[in-house]
Amino acid sequence: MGLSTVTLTLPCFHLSSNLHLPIISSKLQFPNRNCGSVRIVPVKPLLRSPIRSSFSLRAAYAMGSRSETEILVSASEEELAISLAEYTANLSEKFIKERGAFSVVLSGGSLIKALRKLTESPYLESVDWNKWHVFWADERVVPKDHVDSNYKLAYDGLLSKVPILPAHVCAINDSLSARDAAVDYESHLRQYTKTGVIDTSSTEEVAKFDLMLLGMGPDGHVASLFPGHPLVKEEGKWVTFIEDSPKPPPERITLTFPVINASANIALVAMGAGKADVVSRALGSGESSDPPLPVQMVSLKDGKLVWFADKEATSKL
Ligand SMILES: O=C(O)[C@H](O)[C@@H](O)[C@H](O)[C@H](O)COP(=O)(O)O
Repeated sequence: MGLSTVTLTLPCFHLSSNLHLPIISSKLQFPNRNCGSVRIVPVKPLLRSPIRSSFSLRAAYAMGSRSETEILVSASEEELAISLAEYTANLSEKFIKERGAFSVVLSGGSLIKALRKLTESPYLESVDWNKWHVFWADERVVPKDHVDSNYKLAYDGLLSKVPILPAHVCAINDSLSARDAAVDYESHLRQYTKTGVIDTSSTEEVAKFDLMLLGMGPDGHVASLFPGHPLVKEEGKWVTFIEDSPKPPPERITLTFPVINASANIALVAMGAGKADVVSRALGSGESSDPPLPVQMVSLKDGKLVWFADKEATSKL
């Protein structure tokens, strides 16, 4: 059994007394059901974190995978955005130093707005944008200039505001059917793994993105993998399509769990009271969902998952 860590960062008002620690720990359900006993020890406040009101706890536990999970709870959406920008910029620097490129996967929804601080100083100047390669976790099958397009959302909110090279933006082909667009996107991803733009997981020959930025729906979906849908069980394809998405529009393409879970890093962003029930189901100590919600199936093989949540989203924990 290896030793993995879970770091919980919670606003200090949750941690005003040590008496609260056992309560917090007893309420948490750790992502790997096989984990051993949970040990929580206080660690010093985050040195570089702009979230000055936060403390950090480290829970170490034994389990079979080499993954790590961290839960950051911000006092506000503004603080979450600051923290997400710093985290993304730090990973960008690390991977560009290590491999000369940074492969980033975006989703739709509120995530793009949460990335807005990257378009401002100091990140606008300090990030090596030329080395970024941008992909999508999911896309709606609509033209790129359609109001529902995740490409348009990302372009308007992020890509048009930073000097990313247009040739490094790997959008989904909007002139194809859902089925063909999925095949086409997968073949592009496979090509990028051959040239080394995207890393490959050593164990399974699957694309290993440096950072995947995921939102989560109030029903626990991630990317376009919805609760109860057979696509959550896809094991072979890297990219697949859905024609009956419960969240409109119905036709989408999406990365599958084998690729999602091969990532080196995933940031899972959950904001607002509308996410409180699902955050509580995913991380709380209540009855575990059977089958698990898609968000509970995010389980990195050899990487680090960081939840970026705000106070409202964690209010039911
Ligand atoms: O295109 C999409 O619909 C998404 O990629 C989807 O997975 C989204 O990230 C979640 O639904 C969260 O969306 P919100 O953050 O807006 O709730």
